[in-house]
Amino acid sequence: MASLRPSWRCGRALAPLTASSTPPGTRTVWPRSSRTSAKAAPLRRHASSSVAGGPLVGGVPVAPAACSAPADDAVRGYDEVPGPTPLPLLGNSWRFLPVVGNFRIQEMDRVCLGLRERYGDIVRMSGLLGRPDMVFVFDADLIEQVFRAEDALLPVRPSMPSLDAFKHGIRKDFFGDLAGVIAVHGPRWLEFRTRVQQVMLQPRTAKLYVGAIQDTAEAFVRRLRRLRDADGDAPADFVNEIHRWSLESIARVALDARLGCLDDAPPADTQALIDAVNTFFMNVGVLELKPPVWKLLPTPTWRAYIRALDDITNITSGYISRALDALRDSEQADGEVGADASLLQRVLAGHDARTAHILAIDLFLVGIDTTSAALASALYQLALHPEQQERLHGEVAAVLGRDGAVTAAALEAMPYLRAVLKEVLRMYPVVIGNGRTLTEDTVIANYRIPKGTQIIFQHYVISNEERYFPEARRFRPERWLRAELAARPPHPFASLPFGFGRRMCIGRRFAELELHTVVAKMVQKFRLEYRHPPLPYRVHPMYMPHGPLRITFHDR
Ligand code: HEM
Repeated sequence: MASLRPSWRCGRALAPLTASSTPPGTRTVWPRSSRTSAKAAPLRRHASSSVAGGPLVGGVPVAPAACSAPADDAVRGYDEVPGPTPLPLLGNSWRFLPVVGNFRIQEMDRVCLGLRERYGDIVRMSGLLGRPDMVFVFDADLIEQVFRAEDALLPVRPSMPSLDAFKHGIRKDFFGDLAGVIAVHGPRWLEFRTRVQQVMLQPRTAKLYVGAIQDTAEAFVRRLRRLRDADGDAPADFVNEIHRWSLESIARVALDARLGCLDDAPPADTQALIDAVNTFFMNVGVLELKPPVWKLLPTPTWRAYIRALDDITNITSGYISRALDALRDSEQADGEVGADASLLQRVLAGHDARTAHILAIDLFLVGIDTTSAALASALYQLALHPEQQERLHGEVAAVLGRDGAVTAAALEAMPYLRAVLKEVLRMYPVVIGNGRTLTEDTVIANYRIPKGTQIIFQHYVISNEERYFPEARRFRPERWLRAELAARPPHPFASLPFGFGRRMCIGRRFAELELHTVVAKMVQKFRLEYRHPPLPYRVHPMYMPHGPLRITFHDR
């Protein structure tokens, strides 16, 4: 007899899972969390390719139905997933065209809110010329199921075909088989990630950089003092300055180098690197988000993008060689590195210069604009919310004093600082939607979704919904403090700014260290105010305030 279990979040029925609907050879895997295991249906793997009376599919993870699933047993076909209807020949791509289309890539936040409103928790976006179909998921239970199902697989994140073409086509002579973690999948991704992840994710590795990151934050404060106008307003291109801070910070981590990005006259190769990184970011959004014309002919955008990637590769190579020479000269050249060895030294000692170089390139490509967007957003939100800013200043002043430096112990003593960043990334996750490409046919929300489809987890929409966060549109860092968390723990999959699972952000500890340190320094030294018309948020492709970020910085 089938038993319908209520979903713990929305109270609607989950797909029934009973002995009678379980085919021979089915393995049942319970989600790890005890909260989930008590409430949600198990994930199932099937030896056969077709199953009567229950979720099917050959050797695939089956994510059980959640809120939007029909309350009956039947698995529905892919065509039945609700979503905008594609036109013959033009598919749904026309919706993204200027004038006739109503979907603006920069406004994907609003587009996704509209799709969720109209179609529900799962939405199919098919007929995208030159791209695979996408299925948008707007439910935290479902996201949890899909993420947990990938435990036994090698997760494929749909990302950056243009970078894929650079690494595996144009410069395959340099990247070879082990091309890093970005735009790399399967066993090669796993091998590279295994090489670097332990050292990247160890808390003690990040702690080694507190001094360097604090120096960089102070240099940023000094530069801002020089750049702001007589009223204290930051320059209109303040976001570029934030990029420089971010590049300087990541170079300390990835290259053990002080580039001088925040100096008034940076050295020539630093300026070349700044230019290359800017060119990369200016063009990557166009290549990734607009119809991929570059696959047919080398457009000017494509050529500029490749030149920028070549420059980044060549300039960083010089730093890696210098670091390798320094390591060889040091007493640690026998491969044994001391407890205070840097990330780069550990990777160089444990592997080879190529691994270290490719890792550094990956960290540059994804560690700069993400962190910049998060800082732009955090400073803007603090400027808009004086009450929360004052509370944060109180905490910072109590722990650091007027001029004290940020230390690892100080960071641990500032829970409100961490809460502010969490709240910023909840309301404005810089990656508004992250995803996975299905490597097998999979049943999600009782729909059979074919292999190759991109499942996009709609983090921005979900983390701004009342069902997951009461008063969701209010900026309330308090919700992340221990007392509130204990009284009302949020759904663990409702705010995932750094992703989840085996492919989650490998730079998270560094990103948090950089952001906590620089925000603490800013609030220690300045009172932030925003006196101009409000800025909308846009997808650039990071989600961040759009327009001149003219925050006023008053000395404290
Ligand atoms: C606020 C800042 C940042 C945010 C919000 C962020 C967010 C993310 C997200 C959502 C992913 C995908 C995770 C998944 O698929 O489950 C990711 C992957 C990644 N991030 Fe970050 N990130 C940030 C900063 C950084 C920094 C500073 C670095 C480098 C030091 C970095 C390095 C990476 C790498 C290498 C990956 C790919 C991991 C893999 O595919 O194995 N990120 N990040």
